[in-house]
Amino acid sequence: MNIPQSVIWEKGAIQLLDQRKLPHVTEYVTLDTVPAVFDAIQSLAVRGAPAIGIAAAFGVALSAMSHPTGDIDELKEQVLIDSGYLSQSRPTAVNLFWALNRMNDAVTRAVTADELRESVVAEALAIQKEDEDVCRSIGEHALPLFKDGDRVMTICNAGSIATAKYGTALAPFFLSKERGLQLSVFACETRPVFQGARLTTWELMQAGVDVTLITDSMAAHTMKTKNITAVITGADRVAANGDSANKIGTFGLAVLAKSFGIPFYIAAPLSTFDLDTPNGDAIPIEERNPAEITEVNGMRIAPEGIAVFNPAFDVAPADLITGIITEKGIVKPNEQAIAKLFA
Ligand SMILES: CSC[C@H]1O[C@H](OP(=O)(O)O)[C@H](O)[C@@H]1O
Repeated sequence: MNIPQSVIWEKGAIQLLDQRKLPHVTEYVTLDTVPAVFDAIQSLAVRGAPAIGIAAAFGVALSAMSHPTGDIDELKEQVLIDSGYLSQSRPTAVNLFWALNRMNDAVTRAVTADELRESVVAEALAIQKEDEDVCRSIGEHALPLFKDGDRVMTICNAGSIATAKYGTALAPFFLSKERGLQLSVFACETRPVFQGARLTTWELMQAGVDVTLITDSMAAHTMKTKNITAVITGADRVAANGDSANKIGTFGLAVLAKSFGIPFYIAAPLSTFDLDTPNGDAIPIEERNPAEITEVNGMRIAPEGIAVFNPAFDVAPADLITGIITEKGIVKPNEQAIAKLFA
């Protein structure tokens, strides 16, 4: 089974699958500078909370290799400045800050310049390998939620290319093929940049998973007429009380799932939880370029001068979430249960 990876560390540089060009062009580009990593994250060449964190982590490794000084204090200062720059690339996915904090700790612990350069590469590779193991574990915990013939809706792309490998929300579907379980996925196209239409369909079709594409506006009618048995999505930040930020449109699916009496699951690694964010109202919601809405493939579809509101995320409140699937198991979306994950 072909399960693609979007971020590969090779010969001291990042080989990045440019997700903006999928599904028609499968192109890996080489990133070997911090600004190139920043631009790749901000432009969604690399996207998906864990993948953003992994790319930024390798960005810190590139920083350490780009400053030739042998003075450890000077090198630490320069690399931490670059890390701070990378932290400004996107505001919502907490994995970016979680990964950079881990990298900053590795920088701070280093005693010599050579040790710093070695340790940041090792730490970034460790973050990537851990995420791959975590995502497979999320898939293992998610799979028993589904039975043969189930029809599951998802939005955006929380697949292998949004993580180190396997994905979060899509992980059970990849594993279902290995286990002979027949699941059908209904993928919302995910306006405005079509992560569902371009990426989720591409990943699942390559893996031989049954997938049907719908527009976001078809979600309610599809739940009503296609016997959807569950909804599963990824997350970009889970607040301490279980409120979960994810791609715009997720909140609406949670409301619809409640209305239709079907379970709504969030799949997220512990690296996506942020105990310092008390609830969903405190999660920063990225607003992106209006052109993402007024243009499709560079062709303008809305009148010049139209006002645009383009929030990239919304928040599913904890009371609409059936369970949050993590590498440690499925947790109820409440403060006590979440706190136990980190105890
Ligand atoms: C496995 S995290 C995937 C998560 O990230 C996506 O956002 P974006 O495409 O803007 O990076 C989306 O919210 C997915 O659910």
